[in-house]
Amino acid sequence: MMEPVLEVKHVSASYREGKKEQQVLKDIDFTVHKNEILGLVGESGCGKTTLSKAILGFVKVQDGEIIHHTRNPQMIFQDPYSSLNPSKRVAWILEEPLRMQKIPKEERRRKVLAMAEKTGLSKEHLKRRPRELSGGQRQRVSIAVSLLQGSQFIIADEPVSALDVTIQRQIMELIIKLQEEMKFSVLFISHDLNVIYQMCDRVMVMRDGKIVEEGNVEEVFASPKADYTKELMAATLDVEV
Ligand SMILES: Nc1ncnc2c1ncn2[C@@H]1O[C@H](COP(=O)(O)OP(=O)(O)OP(=O)(O)O)[C@@H](O)[C@H]1O
Repeated sequence: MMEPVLEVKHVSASYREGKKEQQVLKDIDFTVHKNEILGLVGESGCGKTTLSKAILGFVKVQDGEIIHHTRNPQMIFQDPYSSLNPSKRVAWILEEPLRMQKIPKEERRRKVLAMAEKTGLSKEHLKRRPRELSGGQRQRVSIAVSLLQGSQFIIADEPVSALDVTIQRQIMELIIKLQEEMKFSVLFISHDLNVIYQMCDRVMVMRDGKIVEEGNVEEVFASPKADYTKELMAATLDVEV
């Protein structure tokens, strides 16, 4: 039996601007299981970020239900800069979730050093402030913060989109390595089918607020069923040629 970490049941949500209402999520229904990376792919504006905000309770669900089976799910953003305290050094930022958990100082230090090592941050990086790091290093910090929160479920919203190709590869490999070691679950959001293919076990394809296709990554890529998935794949191939 596959254990669920998150159940999204027939969820709809809208934005209202004055009298105008735009339905952005339409009957979204899926489960994230323990120890999997589930991809969510779709073009800009299809509702991916709105879905992640709804999951974390920042956007109100109109219909349906969202059930969390883990405590404190975390989110990793495209630009981690906004989520990291700019005035603090990395060591302080990494210790903060442990301080909140009332973990004593010595143990905090030990855990931070161990997590820094796991995520590829040096002692030198720990002394810096976020602005003194590269984009890839900042992304390592935000991954480390999420894991120090003890989170078993992470939403990664375009975590590698702002990085250049080499760094993108390194961060993807880091997430895969940590996931294999620590067995947490990830909802991995991207507009890039290549990234989804390399990262994910299963994939959902989203268009205009609806999931139009869902399945094992290998199967969906080998024989896409929805016309829209075929279009997305053709567009990706065009770019590659
Ligand atoms: N706060 C808001 N108020 C009103 N409309 C919004 C708001 N946020 C997003 N929208 C609209 O909702 C739709 C979905 O946006 P969303 O950001 O979820 O898409 P996305 O798939 O994450 O796109 P991207 O990949 O560009 O981030 C878009 O049409 C957008 O204009």
